[in-house]
Formats: sequence, structure tokens, C-alpha cells
Amino acid sequence: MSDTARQTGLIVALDTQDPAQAKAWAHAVEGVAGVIKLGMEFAYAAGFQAVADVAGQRPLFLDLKLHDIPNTVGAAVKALSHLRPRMLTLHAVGGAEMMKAARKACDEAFPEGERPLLLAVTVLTSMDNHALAEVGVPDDTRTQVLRLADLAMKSGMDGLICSAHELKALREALGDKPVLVTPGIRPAGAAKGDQKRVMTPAEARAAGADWIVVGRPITQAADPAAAAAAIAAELAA
Ligand SMILES: O=c1ccn([C@@H]2O[C@H](COP(=O)(O)O)[C@@H](O)[C@H]2O)c(=O)[nH]1
Repeated sequence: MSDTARQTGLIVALDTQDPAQAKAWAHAVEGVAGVIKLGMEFAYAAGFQAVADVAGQRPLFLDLKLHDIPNTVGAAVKALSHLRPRMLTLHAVGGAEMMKAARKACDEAFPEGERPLLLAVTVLTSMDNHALAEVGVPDDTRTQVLRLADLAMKSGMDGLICSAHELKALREALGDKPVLVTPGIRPAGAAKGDQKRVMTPAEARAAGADWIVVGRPITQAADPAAAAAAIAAELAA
């Protein structure tokens, strides 16, 4: 698929501990965000009933980044199935067996055609080459992303979480099939915060992202609805 033909969607990360705040943000980005993302901070603080309440009928990206032994991850996937997420994350460094266990659990626990996209986190967008070296990986982020991406796709994953910097290399290596989801997105001039491998929405779309994930540049803006609309317009331009 050519990059100009690709439609890149916006996922908004609702990172808060407060259900009322999450609901307000979800409402503010209604019609602009294709998917809302709830992750560890919200689920641990507010609980899974609150996850279900905030999501309601909205497409839900449940970003729990599962990483444990295969039996535990498989059981966790089954335990989450009542939430009917559209997307679910796990860490590729958990290994092939762990990812295959997650896929098997999905196939068993979800009705036909309703299982979530399983997205393998490659190298967190908050990490650079130095951070990788600190955890014992001598290769650069791009090499490590490509290595884990190959393992993830061979283990039944539907797509990958990566930074926009790796998109072109991933498309060259893996083609159009993987769903590529990129956090670490910053509109021009926005603060990077703890993110290291960042790109703008337009750059990520041009590089081949299926979805971009944006949190603080929207949720911490004076007008979250306007900030989300501006990013959606940048993606559509
Ligand atoms: O590599 C990763 C994987 C997940 N995330 C998540 O995306 C959002 C980004 O939020 P911002 O406020 O736009 O930085 C956040 O929920 C992370 O948990 C990521 O950033 N990088």
C-alpha cells in the first residue's frame, strides 16, 4: 500500500486515575479519536469495572503490556475477555511461547471475529540506544525492534507497538500486514516529556503508521477537544 493511500487513525491515551476525568476526555475526543486507550495507571487505580464504564460502546485499546510466563499471560487474556477490547498489548520480550499462549487464549475466549488485535510492544518509545544498553541489549533500537517484530509476527501477533522511527524499516521487512501502532507522537513544538523516539503526526503517517497514540499533548492541553481535532486534521491533510 502506498503511504498516501494509507489512512492513519488517532488513538487517545486517557492516562488518569480518575474515572470522571477519563469519561470527560473520552467525550471530548468523540468522533475524532477512532479508539480510546486505557492502560495500567487507570486500570490499577480505578479498576476494571471503571474501564468498562469509560469505554462503554467505544472501541477500546487495553494497554496492559502483559509480560509473564505463558500460562499466566494466557489466563490473564481469558480473564480480560469480558471487556471485549479492540486491541490488547503484551511485551514481545516475553518470548515466542508467551505470545503464542496469548494468541491461543484469544482464539479460545473470544467469539469468532471478535478477538482483539494482539499488539506486541517492541522497544518502548521512552528508550534510546543508551537505555537498551543498560538492560544488556548491545544493538541499537532499530535492530532490536526489527528482531522482536519478526519474532512477534511468527508468534501469531497481529501487529506491533513501535516508534515512528522504525516504521519504514518494518514495512520493508514485513509488508502491509502488521498493524503498526506508534506512541511517542508529538505535534511540532510539543514537549517530549519522557519520550525519546518521537515524530509528529504527519511524519508518522508518511512513514506508514496505521494508528498513532497521543496522550498528554491532548489531555494536558487547555482544550483537549481542539488539540485532538488539530491532530486529526494533520493526519487528514
Ligand atoms: O512504547 C510505548 C508503548 C506505550 N506507550 C503508551 O502510549 C501513551 C503515550 O502517551 P503520551 O502522553 O503521548 O506520551 C502512554 O499511555 C504510554 O503508556 C508509549 O508511550 N510507548
